[in-house]
Amino acid sequence: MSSSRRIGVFGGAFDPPHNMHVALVEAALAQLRLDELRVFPTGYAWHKSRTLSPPEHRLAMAQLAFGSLPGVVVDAREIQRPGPTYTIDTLRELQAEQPGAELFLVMGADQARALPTWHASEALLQTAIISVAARADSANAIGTDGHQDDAARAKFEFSDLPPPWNAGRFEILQLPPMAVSATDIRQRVASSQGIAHLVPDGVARYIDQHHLYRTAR
Ligand SMILES: Nc1ncnc2c1ncn2[C@@H]1O[C@H](COP(=O)(O)OP(=O)(O)OP(=O)(O)O)[C@@H](O)[C@H]1O
Ligand SMILES: O=C(O)c1ccc[n+]([C@@H]2O[C@H](COP(=O)([O-])O)[C@@H](O)[C@H]2O)c1
Repeated sequence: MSSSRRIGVFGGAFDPPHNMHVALVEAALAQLRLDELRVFPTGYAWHKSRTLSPPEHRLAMAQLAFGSLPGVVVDAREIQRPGPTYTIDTLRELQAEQPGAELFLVMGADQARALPTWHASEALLQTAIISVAARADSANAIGTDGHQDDAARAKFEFSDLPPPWNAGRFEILQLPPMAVSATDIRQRVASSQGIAHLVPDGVARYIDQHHLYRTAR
């Protein structure tokens, strides 16, 4: 008997990608027993107030961060699609391309809490299993490696979401929370602080070579 293919979907601005993004991808591949995980750098992030760095830089950094992980494909379609980036469009395209596949939408707890605000969010619940990692609060960070103790973990309960979202299909990803954000990394670069412990080596080199984030945004 053949079982359906299990495909992970992980989208983000990746401005820049950081170590927690990589840890999330690795945890999702293993814990959700994925056949493949696709990483989608966002095109136009309608839900963010800041303008993102040019897509070619974010795509290149995503390739450096994730491209060599077995089972991972960096997919440029959200960058190529005109108009606002809606995750439902990507999920529907994948469904059409791989009929019968089981889709797992991977995200941090901040995005899971915001799910009701997403475009066609009720349809999202029908289309994918929402797979969530706790997000640590960077204001409570301890240690230079960005790790926190359990007490500082961001709490996320699916039952906190209003109906009908609390009835969606959810999975929790188990991994140590890390108080790292792309915002912190951009600010650190702008103030000449090191980021080597927060991003993959190739990403740190790319940021340096392309003079990214030298002014705070
Ligand atoms: N430290 C973290 N812990 C858990 N999930 C995270 C963490 N950082 C990012 N994510 C998740 O990764 C996905 C992509 O995030 P994104 O590229 O916006 O990074 P970010 O660090 O949140 O960026 P920014 O600070 O610019 O908003 C989202 O689902 C987000 O919830
Ligand atoms: O589809 C939507 O309406 C929607 C609303 C908010 C966020 N998303 C997606 O969620 C992913 C993570 O968002 P962010 O802001 O943490 O980079 C990214 O792929 C976004 O395109 C999608």
